[in-house]
Amino acid sequence: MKKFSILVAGGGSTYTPGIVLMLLDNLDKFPIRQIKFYDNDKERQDIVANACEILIKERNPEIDFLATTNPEEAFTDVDFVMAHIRAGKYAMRELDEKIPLKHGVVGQETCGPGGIAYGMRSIGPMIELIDYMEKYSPNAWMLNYSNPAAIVAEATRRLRPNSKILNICDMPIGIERHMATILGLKSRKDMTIKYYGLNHFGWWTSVTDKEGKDLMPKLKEHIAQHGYNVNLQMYQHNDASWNDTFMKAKDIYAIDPTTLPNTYLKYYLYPDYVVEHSDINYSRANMVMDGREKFVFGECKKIAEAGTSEGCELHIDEHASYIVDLARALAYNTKERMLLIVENNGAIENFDKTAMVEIPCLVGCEGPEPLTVGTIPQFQKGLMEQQVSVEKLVVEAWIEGSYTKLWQAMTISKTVPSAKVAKEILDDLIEANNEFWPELN
Ligand SMILES: NC(=O)c1ccc[n+]([C@@H]2O[C@H](COP(=O)([O-])OP(=O)(O)OC[C@H]3O[C@@H](n4cnc5c(N)ncnc54)[C@H](O)[C@@H]3O)[C@@H](O)[C@H]2O)c1
Ligand SMILES: O=P(O)(O)OC[C@H]1O[C@H](O[C@H]2[C@H](O)[C@@H](O)[C@@H](O)O[C@@H]2CO)[C@H](O)[C@@H](O)[C@@H]1O
Ligand SMILES: [Mn+2]
Repeated sequence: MKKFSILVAGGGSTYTPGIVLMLLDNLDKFPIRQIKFYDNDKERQDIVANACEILIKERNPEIDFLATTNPEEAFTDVDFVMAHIRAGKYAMRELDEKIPLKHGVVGQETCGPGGIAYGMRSIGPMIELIDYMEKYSPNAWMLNYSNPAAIVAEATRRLRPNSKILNICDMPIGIERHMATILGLKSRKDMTIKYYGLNHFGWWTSVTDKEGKDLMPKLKEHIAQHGYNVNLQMYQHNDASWNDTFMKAKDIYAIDPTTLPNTYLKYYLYPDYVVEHSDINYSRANMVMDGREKFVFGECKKIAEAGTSEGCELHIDEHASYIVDLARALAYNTKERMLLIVENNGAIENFDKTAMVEIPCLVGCEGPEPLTVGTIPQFQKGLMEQQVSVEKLVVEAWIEGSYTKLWQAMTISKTVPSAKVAKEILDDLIEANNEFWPELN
């Protein structure tokens, strides 16, 4: 059986140790001969790499390991690039959140002005990663979950239309785990779902069991009262901010009780609520730096100092096994049904053919085959047309260096009240992103 060579791009990510442990736990399904890390911040990556080298040696000494900041070393002899970079790191995420909030607007990592700013920073680095992969390992696939995935996907569609990149998000997977718990099922894989939308902007239209029994009524009953809140022991989701997000799904559901919503819609449908419940002095970036980053990096340092992972509290990110499912589908032509961000191309009949939409696909060795969605209702169509215009205008602004297009993108965002406020936020973001954005004229 062929053993694969994996490159983790963004080796210094807080998600890296959990993903490495997950890969090591799935070697029977997905054999690996080499794991490499690539990052453009050596110091940050080394913290994670020094620990992961020990984790790998302890669990499977036959797997070669290398951490590097050299693109040629990193991208040569690779089958899959698992990409989770954060252009500008948490320091810039904090500004993405706090600058809009200063103007009374939603400050969020991937939604509204913050997502636009992050998108403008991410396009160049993501294209660079694709180019390295195509130069040094032209047969490899990139499995990308770097955000903002919607803008990254549109940018790669425009700038590298033939590249072997698949964009995927774990939010629907996370929500489906909650659904399975609500339904008393062992696994989200016991359900068959229909879903459509844009990334961080979509709806479930059907959830059935494997015999085809409709599970929507039971889910609706729960969600109408508790949103997606359940008693679920998940490492990532035991903080107050996530609980609030899952609870708010109750109000998102209320406006269209025919579907079940993605939690991210709260930023677009209840921006006033979100702003009222935000703290400009302590945003989500601060929580993540004080929480996940401190914990993961602290554990990594302990492992490196002790030379052993004994007693370490890092855990397998079982949830991330969707990445193995995707790699396996490509490697072994499994035709697994997965939600991916792909070009619409008629799958949603009454929607822009060129839009990057999040829909079910069958994944095999030639890539994804999107499944037909059909026509969507006016409510969803209207919202999606507005949001997809934001995403397309951001990419056009980046390509053309156009201030006007970026101002238009900001103005169209449902989270922004007027062109005046859009301009004020934009001007502040331009100053803050001086080091990362192309010059705009
Ligand atoms: N698609 C999804 O559903 C999903 C889920 C979780 C996280 N994410 C994304 O994963 C990414 C990582 O998240 P995190 O919180 O662990 O961030 P992080 O800041 O801890 O890690 C990101 C790493 O990327 C590196 N990096 C930045 N620019 C780079 C470049 N040009 N080349 C190489 N490396 C670069 C940084 O130095 C850092 O080590 C983010 O984009 C986040 O939004 C996506
Ligand atoms: O605020 P953060 O950095 O904690 O999370 C932002 C990310 O949120 C989603 O990912 C969730 C995922 O849905 C969940 O199941 C679990 O793995 O935690 C992740 C975050 O910790 C979202 O899909 C990502 O795109 C965001 O980056
Ligand atoms: Mn996501």
